[in-house]
Amino acid sequence: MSDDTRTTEADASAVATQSRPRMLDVSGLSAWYGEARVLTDVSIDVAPGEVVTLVGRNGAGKTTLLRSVMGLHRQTEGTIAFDGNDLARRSADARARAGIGWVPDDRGIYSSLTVAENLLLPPVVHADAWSLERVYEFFPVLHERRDFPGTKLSGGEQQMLAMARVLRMGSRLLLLDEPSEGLAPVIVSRIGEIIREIKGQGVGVLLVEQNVKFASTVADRHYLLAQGKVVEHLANDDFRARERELLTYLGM
Ligand SMILES: Nc1ncnc2c1ncn2[C@@H]1O[C@H](COP(=O)(O)OP(=O)(O)OP(=O)(O)O)[C@@H](O)[C@H]1O
Repeated sequence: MSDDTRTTEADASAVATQSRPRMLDVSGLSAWYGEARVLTDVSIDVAPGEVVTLVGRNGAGKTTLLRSVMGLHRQTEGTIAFDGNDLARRSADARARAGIGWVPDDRGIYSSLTVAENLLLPPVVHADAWSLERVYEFFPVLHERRDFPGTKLSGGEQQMLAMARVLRMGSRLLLLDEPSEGLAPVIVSRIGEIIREIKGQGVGVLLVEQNVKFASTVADRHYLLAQGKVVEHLANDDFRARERELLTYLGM
């Protein structure tokens, strides 16, 4: 795909944006590491109960975008609105209290603590917090493993615990960094089911995903990033129709 082709296709396949109710609305976001600009004028949005992916080659800027939304990367310009309030200059803590939840790629589980302790340690930061009972009902395996230390959990169980933890804190938008990474196909498929179920609860999900096949099973829309810019915005049907081309583009 040349840049020109991409621009034309982006226009042709652009997803109508006017009518969507927006929970997250990022507009004109640029980001730097020192002098190096790694995001340029990025605009994306996520609605409640919607799953949106950021897809792109290594180094395209996906993780930096996710970290910028959470406030973990602060050398930015532009607007990061959540529920209509611009949080771009607010701390990560303030963004968590607003309802944004960070699920890192290493899952961030405290290995010496039990599942229940991992769930209970972070403070409830928002009125929409899930009760422990609701978490256990939604993730039965975490109930079964509630007294197990983090070290005894499989990768898939750790991923579930990481998602459950931010839901219990009260997050209404989950930022997931490569949830399928390092997991066996059967577990990836279970994580996909859970993401779809979370979406059914009205939670928004913005996920960084290298696994195009997995992304197409969970997402409503996709933003393709290249060199820090959004070069395509695709509805999932278009994304699926172009899966082979996208895999080639991503070098997979
Ligand atoms: N801490 C840092 N300091 C300087 N440059 C960085 C830092 N982190 C990332 N970068 C650079 O910023 C650019 C975007 O990186 P980022 O990790 O956001 O990309 P990515 O699309 O998530 O790729 P990957 O999947 O490889 O993590 C890359 O050129 C990367 O080298």
